[in-house]
Amino acid sequence: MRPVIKVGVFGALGRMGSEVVRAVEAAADTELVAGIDSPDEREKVLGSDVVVDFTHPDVVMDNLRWLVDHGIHAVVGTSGFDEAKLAEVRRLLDARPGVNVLVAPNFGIAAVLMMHFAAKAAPYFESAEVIELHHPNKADAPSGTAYRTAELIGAARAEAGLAAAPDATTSELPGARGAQVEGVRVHALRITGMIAHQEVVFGTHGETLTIRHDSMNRESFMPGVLLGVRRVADLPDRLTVGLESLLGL
Ligand SMILES: NC(=O)c1ccc[n+]([C@@H]2O[C@H](COP(=O)([O-])OP(=O)(O)OC[C@H]3O[C@@H](n4cnc5c(N)ncnc54)[C@H](O)[C@@H]3O)[C@@H](O)[C@H]2O)c1
Ligand SMILES: O=C(O)C1=N[C@H](C(=O)O)CCC1
Repeated sequence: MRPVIKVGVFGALGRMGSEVVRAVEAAADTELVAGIDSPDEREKVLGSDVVVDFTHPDVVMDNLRWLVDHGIHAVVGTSGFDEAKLAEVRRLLDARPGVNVLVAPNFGIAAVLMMHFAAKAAPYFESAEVIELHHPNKADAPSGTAYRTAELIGAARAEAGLAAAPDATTSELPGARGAQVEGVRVHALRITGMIAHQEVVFGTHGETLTIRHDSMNRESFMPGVLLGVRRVADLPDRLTVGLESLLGL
């Protein structure tokens, strides 16, 4: 039998962190060392095998630096990871052998499938745009999931040699056509009553395809978070981005 995994939680009083605390306490193979909600309390998670971070894009790098320095594996759900931030994580890990980091833009299994299917569909359509819809308390836009989806679609389009998506717009109220990520338009909606949702809309001549994902509650992210907690120490790469490889995709 595998030993119980000792887990710390950063952001423990937040919407996601509080759900993670519940999930870690409920699982038979994990044990909560401490849940903290301020960097001043970090020492409380010493002794953890893994720390789960759901905090804020502005503080997550500082948290990661501390975790890597202290030899603790990290499972990161906090959004805002572009290539520059990921490169910084790789540099941190190079200096500290034996620590692994998993950064997942979305821990929802269905959300991971949505991103995977979107990347598969991308080469077959002239047009592709992403619409993400979230609760209005979200700090960042576009969502990490939308950013990652657009990156995947952009890469698949480039590999397939597709030209830029057709768009005759010459007069535009700033923002009306969304932000561009790797040449893919991304639109962010903030709507009371919603949690986390995304549509990827593809179009070609005479046919469109819409792939939609909905997280109806924050419990939906927990199977993915626990999968990350269970696997992070044994992942083949020091930095893993996304749950795809853990799901065999
Ligand atoms: N990857 C995913 O599946 C997924 C799912 C939902 C949310 N998120 C992301 O997770 C992050 C948190 O979302 P949320 O809705 O829970 O936010 P939230 O504001 O409800 O919670 C964040 C908590 O972190 C605390 N905090 C801030 N700085 C801290 C620090 N340095 N150390 C410890 N705690 C600190 C805050 O006090 C707050 O309680 C966001 O970036 C969000 O986009 C990711
Ligand atoms: O509620 C949030 O905030 C979410 N953030 C992640 C993102 O930015 O993609 C995942 C979905 C929920």
